[in-house]
Amino acid sequence: MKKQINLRSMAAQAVEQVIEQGQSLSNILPPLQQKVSDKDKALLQELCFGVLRVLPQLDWLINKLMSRPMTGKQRTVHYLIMVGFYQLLHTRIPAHAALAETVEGAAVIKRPQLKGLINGVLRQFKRQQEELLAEFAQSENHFLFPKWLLNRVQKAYPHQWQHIVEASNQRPPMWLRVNRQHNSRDSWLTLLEETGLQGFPHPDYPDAVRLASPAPVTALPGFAEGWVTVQDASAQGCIAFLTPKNGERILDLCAAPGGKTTHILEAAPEASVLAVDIDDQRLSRVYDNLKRLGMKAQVKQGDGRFPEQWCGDEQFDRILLDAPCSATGVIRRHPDIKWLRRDRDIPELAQLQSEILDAIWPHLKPGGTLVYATCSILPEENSQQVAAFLKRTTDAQLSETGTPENPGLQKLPGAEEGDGFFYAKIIKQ
Ligand SMILES: C[S@@+](CC[C@H](N)C(=O)[O-])C[C@H]1O[C@@H](n2cnc3c(N)ncnc32)[C@H](O)[C@@H]1O
Repeated sequence: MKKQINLRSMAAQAVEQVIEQGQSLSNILPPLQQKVSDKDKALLQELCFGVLRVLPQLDWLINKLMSRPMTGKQRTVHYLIMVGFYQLLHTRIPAHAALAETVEGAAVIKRPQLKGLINGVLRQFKRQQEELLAEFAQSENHFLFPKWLLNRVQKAYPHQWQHIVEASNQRPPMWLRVNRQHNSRDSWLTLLEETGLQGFPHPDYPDAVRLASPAPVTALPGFAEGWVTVQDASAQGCIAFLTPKNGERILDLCAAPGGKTTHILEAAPEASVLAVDIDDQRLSRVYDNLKRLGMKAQVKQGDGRFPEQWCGDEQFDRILLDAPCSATGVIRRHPDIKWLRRDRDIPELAQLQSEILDAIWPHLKPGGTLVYATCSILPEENSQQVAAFLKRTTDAQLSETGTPENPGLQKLPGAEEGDGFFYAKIIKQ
């Protein structure tokens, strides 16, 4: 018998794995999407991302409308009800279809006895929707952020925190990077327009284009041929500071999946690039990206804290260190980050970043450039990290990006802008 597909129960199980088992949505979702049609892929993604984006609201509603929490083997139904609320509140799916499909989801996960309960809770919500939402708007959860992270963002940005939180809870724009080895950005934009899509150039980053609304990559002119790559505008800023040149030896450390490795090679096709990452599985995506773009780089698995193990005593002209970080600048792209990260991760990550910085510094040639980058918005990983490094490293000099007391350039997420990102450019004397 053919296995029944029900997108609502699939989404509920995926969200359950994120919340209860600490798994990342980017690992869980792709294999699930392989099981459904192209049209359903987008809806499955919308349900999973959406529920995680507004999770505290959905949790709050369940607590209001149910006398006992669902535990043990019934726990998936808790998430299924969330998927139901999400559709009624945040999508244009007609209420009758949302209800019917969600209730049917209970049968698919072998809890048919709970169909009546799900139906009852969702219908009660519909009846009391306005009062409930008004009450939620007054609750302390309405920022849709975990308390520890809200505290950190409020402390770091006393005047901007509300804007940051709002931007982080929005759907992100789709940014592309035009490979100017193939087309100028303007001529690619003309090709894009001919397909009926619209894009806007970034004012500062010469390769970056924002699509008026997200589109499948297959609709983009020359995607398979490597004319264009999906990459956030702020991530593209790294190469503006690294300024790679042909003939140079360049280390891209913490390189997977290779978004910046390929950008380096677009800017300097004759550079000799070594891309290193600790994670073998993620490294396989570096090979995929190089292949699609028809580029060559040396790729190695290695730990940034122990460079002698993978590059001996080699020194590089330029080093890009796109450090492992809290990813708090890209929450709008990865809403699961809000629920996967813990407060205690921040000092642990800061420690790892400083160990990698100290270990890699001797591998930069005198006169060479190191760009330290993160997709974090937290000062502990960014300005404070670099300030401490500059203080203890006598031959390191900050360039272009800030002052030694407040080093780096901090980008915050914005509706029509790039993600939250940090760069510091450091020259070796
Ligand atoms: C922000 S991501 C890199 C994104 C990549 N630069 C790009 O543009 O596509 C950080 C990477 O650091 C890697 N990483 C974490 N700890 C590491 C370590 N100790 N040494 C080397 N890489 C590490 C992770 O596997 C992850 O791929």
